[in-house]
Amino acid sequence: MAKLLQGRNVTCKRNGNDIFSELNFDVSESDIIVLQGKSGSGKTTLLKCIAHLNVYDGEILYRGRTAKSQGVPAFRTRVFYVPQRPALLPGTPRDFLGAITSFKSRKSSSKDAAVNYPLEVAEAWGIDNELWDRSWTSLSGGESQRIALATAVGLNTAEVLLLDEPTSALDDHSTKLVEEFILHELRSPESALKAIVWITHSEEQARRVGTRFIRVSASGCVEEPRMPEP
Ligand SMILES: Nc1ncnc2c1ncn2[C@@H]1O[C@H](COP(=O)(O)OP(=O)(O)OP(=O)(O)O)[C@@H](O)[C@H]1O
Repeated sequence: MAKLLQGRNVTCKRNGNDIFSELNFDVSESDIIVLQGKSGSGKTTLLKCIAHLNVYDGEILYRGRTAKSQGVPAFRTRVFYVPQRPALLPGTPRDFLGAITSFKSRKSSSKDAAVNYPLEVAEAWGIDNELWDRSWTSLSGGESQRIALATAVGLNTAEVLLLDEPTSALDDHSTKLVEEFILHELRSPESALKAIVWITHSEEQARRVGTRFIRVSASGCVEEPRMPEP
């Protein structure tokens, strides 16, 4: 399978101390890589480095090229980070969607389709259209998580989704709906989506969705064998 992401000697510091150092990893087509590691080990930091939202040393390549060489906004539509707490975003979900599609629309003739599909995906997950016009801060954790995910999936621009505990605020039923939809998208030839890096603290979810398992710690990242059934 083609390599989508390659990380080489990736080191991230905060206040002079390494959060992690010299991480090496690859992400290939069809991978769903579950990132594991104890709380504070740097999983979110690593996703943000991959999305070019954090400064780091070393090299992260998408299809063999750096984010800067592809243009960071274009890179971020292809390697799309979905935060754990979208409530920290300004404005409304519709503002967020508009901002992303205004970039996409320069490349695509079909802005309406780009805007409508995320709404349809969200509706399938129980999100009424009127919620798109409320401020992020007024939405529940589960509503904002589903809207942010539906945007990422429904725009259909991302080849790699970087999901930061994407269902941590959802009940079991909504979690299964979201998981099944995302796995279906990954397998669908019509979808742009080719791989996912997924942070979860749930071993059950890791088993359901993961194809590869990487444990992050201060000293590096280690690929682990498939998780045994309980
Ligand atoms: N902006 C920041 N300034 C200072 N320290 C930070 C900042 N962001 C993250 N850190 C620190 O970096 C370390 C890694 O944080 P990160 O959020 O990446 O961990 P995590 O593995 O995702 O944790 P969790 O499983 O609890 O979500 C933590 O010690 C955290 O306090």
